[in-house]
Amino acid sequence: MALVSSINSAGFLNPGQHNLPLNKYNSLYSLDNSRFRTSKRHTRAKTSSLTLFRAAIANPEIDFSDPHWKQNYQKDFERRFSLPHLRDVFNLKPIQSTFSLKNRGPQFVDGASAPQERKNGYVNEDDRALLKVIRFASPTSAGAECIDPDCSFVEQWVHRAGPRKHIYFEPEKVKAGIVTCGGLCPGLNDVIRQIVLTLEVYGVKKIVGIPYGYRGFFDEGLPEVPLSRQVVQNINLAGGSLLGVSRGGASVSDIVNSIKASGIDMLFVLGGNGTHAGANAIHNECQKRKMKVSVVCVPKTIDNDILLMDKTFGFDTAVEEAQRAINSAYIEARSAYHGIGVVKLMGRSSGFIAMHASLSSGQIDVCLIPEVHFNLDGSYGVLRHLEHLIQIKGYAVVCVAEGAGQNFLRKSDAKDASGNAVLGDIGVHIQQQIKSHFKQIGVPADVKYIDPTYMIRACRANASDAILCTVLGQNAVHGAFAGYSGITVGICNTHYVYLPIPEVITSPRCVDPNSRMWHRCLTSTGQPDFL
Ligand SMILES: Nc1ncnc2c1ncn2[C@@H]1O[C@H](COP(=O)(O)OP(=O)(O)OP(=O)(O)O)[C@@H](O)[C@H]1O
Ligand SMILES: O=P(O)(O)OC[C@H]1O[C@](O)(CO)[C@@H](O)[C@@H]1O
Ligand SMILES: [Mg+2]
Repeated sequence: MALVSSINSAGFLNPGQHNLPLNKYNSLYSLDNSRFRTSKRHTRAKTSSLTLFRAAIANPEIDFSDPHWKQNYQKDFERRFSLPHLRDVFNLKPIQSTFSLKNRGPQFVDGASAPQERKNGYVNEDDRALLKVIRFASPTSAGAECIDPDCSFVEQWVHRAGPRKHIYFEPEKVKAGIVTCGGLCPGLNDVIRQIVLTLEVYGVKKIVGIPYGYRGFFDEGLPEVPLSRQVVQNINLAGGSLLGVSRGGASVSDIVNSIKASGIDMLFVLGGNGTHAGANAIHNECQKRKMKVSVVCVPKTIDNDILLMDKTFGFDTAVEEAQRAINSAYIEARSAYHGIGVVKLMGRSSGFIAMHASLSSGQIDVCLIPEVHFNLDGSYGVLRHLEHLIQIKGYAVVCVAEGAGQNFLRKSDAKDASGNAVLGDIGVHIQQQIKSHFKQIGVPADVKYIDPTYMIRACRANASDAILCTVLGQNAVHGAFAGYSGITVGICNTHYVYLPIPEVITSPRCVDPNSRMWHRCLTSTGQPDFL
């Protein structure tokens, strides 16, 4: 099976084609004249934010007059978020974990009765974290995500990540593999490093890196890279990936053949939505072939577009670096007569980097993201607004996410090696439009365009991302030893959790135009709605 054949136009897993049931509970409901109606899933909200709210339900058959609908919903949620385990396929006996912290902390003072295991910092298999923490009183409340018309609060629990008391692998027999796929992202090396260090703490001796993404599994000329504490000790000091990355071109069957031939029984996969879809397919194929392999992902997306997570590693660093580009655009614009700076930032489907960089820099007058429709021309368009800004303050700075305004560009069927649509360059387009507009109205304008994409992606992780990478990398190893497979690790409401892969890749996570954060961004830039 060609891996690339099954992604949708947004580059995300098409559940139908992957035998992954479409989420029963994941479409958009809109409130229209006080009546609910279902609409197809939208990732671009173009409707007035006050008349829209997001509901977690796709199943119009849910009968809210049924007094048990909540319990039924919760039961179904629990089923969807239960973690696939090697026990589902194999008859396995757990063993006592070799991961122990007992000699590292101060002794307990609460008496001899303090249970020994408290000192090991284990997480109980039944520990859960709450996925949603706001009780919205009304569907029109900013950012409301409602399940039913009353916007009832329904507890949704997900599995807490961390080391378990019992494990399902004998560390000295384990061969662990690590692979990094997709594009670069700050923090890849930090995650690789933490995975290796944690594996060694458990007692694993055989650890290898798979070079250049999934390609390393089938390209004969790419041997495994032996990894150890010594090899990875300082790799976090540099950006990129020690192992290299790649897009496209593998078959699940070839990959699983290679895993079998190599004797890998724990596979750690670092990548975005495409990589996760691949990892899930690998997990399914291993189960089908009755191979005891634990496949655990660590989400890597600089765009921050993985569902359910507070953020993904690399995002913070990207925002910080993006500010430098914005600052340069600002200085150029501020120093020129009628200067206009345009900065294009990453974000194919989601405008998180553009929104956060605009907010944090405080230097942006216009922020354009894929989720929010805008006009360039016309009385309320971006160009007219820039005219106004030049008039009142003499300069302006625009920040645009790469996936924004694709409707203005000529459509192409071009795809990258992984099957992701190749986007038109909205940054260049906006730059040209500004130039020709000001020429047309006879007002001088000095336009400077900056695209810092690859400068940002190649950076090393900042402090907050380095910590996130550390926690995620360590938890990935704990998850594999706990016997889970087909899972990913993430941070939800500041707590670290394990999630089944399919649940996080059914669509890209997008900026909610009705969220407080987008409203804050609009307040900060002072931009109108351009419609
Ligand atoms: N639906 C899919 N099923 C199986 N494998 C896939 C799928 N989509 C992509 N892949 C494989 O996953 C790898 C990475 O995919 P892709 O290039 O889309 O990057 P990504 O993981 O989405 O990360 P990024 O955020 O950098 O785009 C590629 O080798 C690709 O062939
Ligand atoms: O040039 P590459 O490596 O294909 O990656 C470009 C893409 O990767 C990302 O940086 C991350 O997904 C996107 O924002 C961008 O479109
Ligand atoms: Mg992708």
